[in-house]
Amino acid sequence: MNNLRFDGRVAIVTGAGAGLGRAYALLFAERGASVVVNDLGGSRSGDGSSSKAADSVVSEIRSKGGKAVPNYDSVVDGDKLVQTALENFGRIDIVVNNAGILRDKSFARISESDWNLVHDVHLKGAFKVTQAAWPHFRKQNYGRVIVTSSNSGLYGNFGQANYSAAKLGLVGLCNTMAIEGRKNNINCNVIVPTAASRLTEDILPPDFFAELKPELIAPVVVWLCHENCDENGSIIESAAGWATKCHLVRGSGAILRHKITDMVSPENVRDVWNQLTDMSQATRLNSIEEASSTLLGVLDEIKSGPEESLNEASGVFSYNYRDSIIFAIGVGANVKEESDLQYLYESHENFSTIPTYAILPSLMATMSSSLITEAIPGREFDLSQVLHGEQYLELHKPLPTEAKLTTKICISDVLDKGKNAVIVIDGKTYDESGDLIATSQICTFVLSAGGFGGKRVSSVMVPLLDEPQRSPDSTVKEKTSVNQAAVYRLSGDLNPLHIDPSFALAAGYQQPILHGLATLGMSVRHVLKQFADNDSKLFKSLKVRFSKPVIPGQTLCTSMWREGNRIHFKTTVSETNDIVLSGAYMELHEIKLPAKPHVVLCSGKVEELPSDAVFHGMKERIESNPSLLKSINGVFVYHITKSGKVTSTWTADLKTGKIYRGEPEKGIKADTTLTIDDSDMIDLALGKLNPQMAFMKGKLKIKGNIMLAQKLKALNTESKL
Ligand SMILES: CCCCCCC[C@@H](O)CC(=O)SCCNC(=O)CCNC(=O)[C@H](O)C(C)(C)COP(=O)(O)OP(=O)(O)OC[C@H]1O[C@@H](n2cnc3c(N)ncnc32)[C@H](O)[C@@H]1OP(=O)(O)O
Repeated sequence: MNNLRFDGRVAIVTGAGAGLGRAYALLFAERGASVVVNDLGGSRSGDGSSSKAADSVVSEIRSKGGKAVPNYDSVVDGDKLVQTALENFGRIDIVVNNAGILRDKSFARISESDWNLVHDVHLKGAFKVTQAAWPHFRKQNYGRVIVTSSNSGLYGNFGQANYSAAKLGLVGLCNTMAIEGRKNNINCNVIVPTAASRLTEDILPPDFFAELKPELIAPVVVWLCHENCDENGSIIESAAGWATKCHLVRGSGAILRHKITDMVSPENVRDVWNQLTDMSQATRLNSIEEASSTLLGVLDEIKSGPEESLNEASGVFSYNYRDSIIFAIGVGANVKEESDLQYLYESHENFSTIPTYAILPSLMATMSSSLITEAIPGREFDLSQVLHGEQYLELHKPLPTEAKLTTKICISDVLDKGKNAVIVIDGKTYDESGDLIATSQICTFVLSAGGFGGKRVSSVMVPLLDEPQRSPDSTVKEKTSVNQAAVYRLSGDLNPLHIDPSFALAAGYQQPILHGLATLGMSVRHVLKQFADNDSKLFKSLKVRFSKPVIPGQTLCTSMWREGNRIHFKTTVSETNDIVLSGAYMELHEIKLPAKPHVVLCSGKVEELPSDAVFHGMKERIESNPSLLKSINGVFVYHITKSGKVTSTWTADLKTGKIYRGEPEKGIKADTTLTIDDSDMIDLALGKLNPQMAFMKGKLKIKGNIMLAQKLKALNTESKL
């Protein structure tokens, strides 16, 4: 490994008599540089002066065979430092602005002289020394500059207003020096050290202090000053044998006016404050040009935006793969379900977003606008009165796994339901190429906002539909987690109703309730799983009413009925039997049934499967002709995986009421016998009862082996799904 050398280079290190500066000077000298060891030799508050500090470091360097000279000038006389370098070594290549003092006082007590002195040493000193070296850097087309900032400057620190201001001032100084120096190969960077030094010895706890050796930071500064390092204009933080880059970021912001002819009012700002201060999509801008050009983009957006009337608003909704995954977790997707992995793993071949995520852009635009609160003249209400009442969603294109979407929303109806009110918001969501991605309709139910003399029924609301009057074709139960709302809210809907017990109480609930969209997301997963083989691309549209609240931790039971490509569904809470989603239905582009247990009925002896065994599809046959059951002696249940492998086989004898568990790979052993009653046996035949459940219900007995492997194989190839 080539050692990084500085032979022939000359470095000035200010404040090099102790601490960090000393460590920098020693390391530069060790790597071959000639060093000007500057130190005024004053106290840490900048009083007094002495040549001792600089002299002792110079002798340390010389005793190790290095080249160094002392300099005792104040950094505000920067030209004298540079002069020392030129006189002794004939050139200057590197300036490390490290000198600093403290005059800590609470802001109210900072005197003008404390302020000036701190600024003189840190900010003006860096300016003066670097400016004196600058013409030489330009002439030789080479220079490296370090300025020293501090976390006090980046984040503030009690009692250090003067120091913080100077330290952040150095970042600004470096930003521009980096731009101006670039064409002459002059790189300028900021170091943000946390080191044990006389500036920090009584500020930091002793144990921590002991690990903050300046020698652990010096290599970072030395590398930044090497000719092979092309870092420029960066802020590098380092401490305790660790380093990183820091930068400022900017959120995606919010537009404060609808039309170019509008002015901006304080209320406009208040109404979008959440969106304006949201940093979840923050990005780094690389230059002032980039900052200005995004502003031009904003102006274009305002100019080209449609003339929005008072009941219209819009919002931008950006998300990435992580947001998509967080939403999936919020609606219960879990890695134990193999097919859910496509919602949870960004490298999955079918990585996709759960379709109801497409409601969020409209919902967030609604929540961050004042549309709802201003919808009913003369009625004032707040978020604690607003419930998600109904929802419609239609996807026009599959939802991407990351996108920047623009949504336009408008109030399309306001209904007076007596005591309460319903506000209908229509939304259209577009992608960056302007294609319509989703149409949504949110109906918000506003408690105690009715009685204003408005109409009761809407002609624009997408209708709910009653479920068919028969037992459901499929039912899925899933317990929500007590943290369901706590996780779901991370997708953007931060309504305190779902997390804050006192807010929930004020809204009339004993405890926080689950987001309507979290309940919906779970039921949508159930429908997709049962009727679309969990393929989100098959989702077309849905409509639902949130008819009762769900408490996180309760169990949801989704009942589903298939009518062509439409799946009606209804969700109840198992613990209370409350219907929480009603009138609901989902339209699919096509039905795709997942691989599931095949029910084979046979009329011969169970142990010797007859050639006239009736295959899958028997459920429908039995339903249309119940007398068929009478002529059936046995039920044979097995499961074929997608790859065609036969697993978990079960044989049941309807006459004796016994069910045998078998292992087809080895032949059915029927080593386990289970007694079940007639009604369970029929449910099993109808596919209503899972064999596993049947097994759990009965008594276990041992029975002899039955070898049916060959017959099973034949069955497998004959069976038509
Ligand atoms: C700016 C912000 C945007 C906000 C977006 C949402 C942000 C989210 O964070 C908020 C949420 O997720 S809240 C959680 C999900 N929602 C719920 O839990 C609500 C559950 N529903 C209920 O409690 C009752 O239906 C209830 C209380 C809503 C109504 O029950 P009742 O008062 O008993 O109603 P009822 O007497 O049966 O009917 C009165 C009339 O209202 C209609 N109606 C009933 N439920 C409705 C509902 N959910 N949505 C729309 N309309 C509804 C009835 O049809 C009836 O009308 P009419 O007399 O004309 O037939």
